[in-house]
Amino acid sequence: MSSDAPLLEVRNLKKHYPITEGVLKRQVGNVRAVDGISFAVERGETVGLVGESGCGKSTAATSLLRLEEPTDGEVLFEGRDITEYDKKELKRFRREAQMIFQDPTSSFDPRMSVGESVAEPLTVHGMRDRERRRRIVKDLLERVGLSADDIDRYPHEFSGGQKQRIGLARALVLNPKLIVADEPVSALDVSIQAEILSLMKDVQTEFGLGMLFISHDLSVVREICDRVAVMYLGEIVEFAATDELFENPQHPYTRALLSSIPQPDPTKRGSAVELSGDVPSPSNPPSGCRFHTRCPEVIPPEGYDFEQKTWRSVMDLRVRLGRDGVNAEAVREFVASESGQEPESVPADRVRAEIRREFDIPEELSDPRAEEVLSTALRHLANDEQAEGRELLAEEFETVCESSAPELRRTPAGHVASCHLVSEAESNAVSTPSTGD
Ligand SMILES: Nc1ncnc2c1ncn2[C@@H]1O[C@H](COP(=O)(O)OP(=O)(O)OP(=O)(O)O)[C@@H](O)[C@H]1O
Repeated sequence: MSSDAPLLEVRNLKKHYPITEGVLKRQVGNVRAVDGISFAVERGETVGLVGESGCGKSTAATSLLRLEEPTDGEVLFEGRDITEYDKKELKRFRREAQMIFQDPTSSFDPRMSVGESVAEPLTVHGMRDRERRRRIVKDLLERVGLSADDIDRYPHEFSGGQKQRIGLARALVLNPKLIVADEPVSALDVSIQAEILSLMKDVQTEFGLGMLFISHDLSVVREICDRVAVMYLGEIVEFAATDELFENPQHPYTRALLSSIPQPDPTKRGSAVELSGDVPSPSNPPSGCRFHTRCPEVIPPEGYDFEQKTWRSVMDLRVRLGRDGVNAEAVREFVASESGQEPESVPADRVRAEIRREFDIPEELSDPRAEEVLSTALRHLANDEQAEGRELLAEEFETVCESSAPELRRTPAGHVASCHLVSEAESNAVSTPSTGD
């Protein structure tokens, strides 16, 4: 064990779930829930892991605690790889690294008193002296803002916020070095959230804990984290000191997440960046930069002059063609029903115009060469020649964002992010982002 080593260091961690088919459970693919993430948590530090639902945060937490076996990568705890721990070492690790879950209600056995629940880990780890267990629990209940007299009460007698306090007491009872908190305040009222966050901060300082704090909510993360890793579709796309991330976000995904935080001060309100579509499936992530199918700043193809918003709209059409396709017949029927015509008598140019309208593409692109490509592709689509239209657009309008995956790079702002816009500014790839800022 090295005392210089970070408390926790995650290197290229992957967790893939097999997708199986049929009675023989033949494996037909993988859900790449976590797909090569690296970061570190120092002693006494809180690192946030943020991203939309489904981007792999919870899987990262359970894999790095070895609650489920990682597919690949290393997790070093005080310099030693936990994936190589034997039974005894794993038991010690289970004491030193604790997890707090989102739903305080389901994390307690309703038949056990608070004292029994909080003391359970002590019992499991061999503390036989009942009186000593009760003393420890009473002390902890007071430290988390409850009363020592609460020890013999039952979970249903407490509010959500109080239950999360009890959850915290239980996580602390074995004197851990690391806490992994998965959305610990998301189920609570906003007014209670602030209290619990402040308690977690106090406890963390008092106990000198390292903490991995998982949340989809950037405003919560801002309250408590020293550094923040932003996750998208199984990957970390930006990692920075919290202030730095909020003041100088480098990745378009981070910027989009930040713009959607409600801003109480009207003078500071910007317009929320709208992301197109849903998070794609991690079983078949997009090529290149995984965010390119939704990125508002996706780089236009070389040789054409696009206005950014229009380019995004054209990309939305391309994404749709790649996934579900565009059903020209349905468009024709829609136009017919709107105009009171028979579908057969709807002219092809109306179908093309409707496709443009649906994707918010202008009637005519300002670059005549780009317009020529697009109108040819739309002609194919209106004639039900999907593949031709899709391929023409893919060939002519290829963006670097889909053809090549950006590496995590140190940005001019000093932290790391993976975006072609950033790598153009500075070509300084970092091999491991674990030092973050
Ligand atoms: N046991 C499993 N088998 C197959 N796929 C899984 C399994 N667990 C999670 N996934 C998938 O892995 C991806 C990541 O899920 P995960 O729960 O880690 O995301 P998350 O960011 O924590 O989201 P949320 O906040 O909604 O929990 C999702 O697409 C999810 O459906």
